[in-house]
Amino acid sequence: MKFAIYLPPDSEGKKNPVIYWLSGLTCTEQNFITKSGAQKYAAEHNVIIVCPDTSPRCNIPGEDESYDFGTGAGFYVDATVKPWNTHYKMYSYVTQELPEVIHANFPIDPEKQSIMGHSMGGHGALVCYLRNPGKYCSVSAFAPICHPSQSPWGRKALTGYLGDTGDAGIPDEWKKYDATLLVAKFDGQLADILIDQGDSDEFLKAGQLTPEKFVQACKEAQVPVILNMREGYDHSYYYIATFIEDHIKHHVKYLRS
Ligand SMILES: N[C@@H](CCC(=O)N[C@@H](CSC=O)C(=O)NCC(=O)O)C(=O)O
Repeated sequence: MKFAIYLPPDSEGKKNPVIYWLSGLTCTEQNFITKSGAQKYAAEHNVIIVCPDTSPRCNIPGEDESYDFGTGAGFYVDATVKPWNTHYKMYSYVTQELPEVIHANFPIDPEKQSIMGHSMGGHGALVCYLRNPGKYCSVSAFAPICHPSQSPWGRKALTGYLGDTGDAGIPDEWKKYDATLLVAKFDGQLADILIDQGDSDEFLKAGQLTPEKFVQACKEAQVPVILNMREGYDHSYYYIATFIEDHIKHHVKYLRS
């Protein structure tokens, strides 16, 4: 697995906080570092940024057949269905294996880590945060897939990696990876969850993202959430580049407190 890491200028002999960035469908570890412009702000605030790839790339037959399943589309779950369950363990990779590699090799303060992401990666960031109270100081997401068990992208991925729904409602295995369902059980620290969403996003209009359902679930669970609707913005990295400074500042507030 490849990952990208940005180290700020003052990393010599000093441990800094880290923010994990989870990218969306079709991405590699390169998209964020080439398109977001985040390095300027990470340098200003002395934070490290780590960007994993979005799936294993291991030549499973059928892995490259579609843009929203298999290669570039690991969906941050631990697959249980063959043949994906041998390698597609992106949830464990992001929450355990990769942080261990980072801590062993880079000047990280392991008590100071946060997580953010985009679209499929926004879903991943919310799930990692909500399932691991205390592990991350804060979370934020751009245009996340908030309720994957009810979204076409999500249903395809959860069916393929975790198995079919059958007739018995949402399977328990799916519920582990649905932020809108997880938030009801969240009993972690009460940092504001930051969500950004462009109102001209084609995938918002297609019902893939449903931030309103996540916000409603947060209200019911009394989990603080900020939803910034951005007039005229779409789903692209131009939009991410416009607002990434806000997200880094949001994380720094909690990482440095
Ligand atoms: N039409 C696109 C579909 C894929 C796409 O839009 N990918 C987004 C993430 S969508 C949700 O996870 C993305 O980040 N793309 C990479 C980029 O650099 O913009 C296609 O055909 O790729």
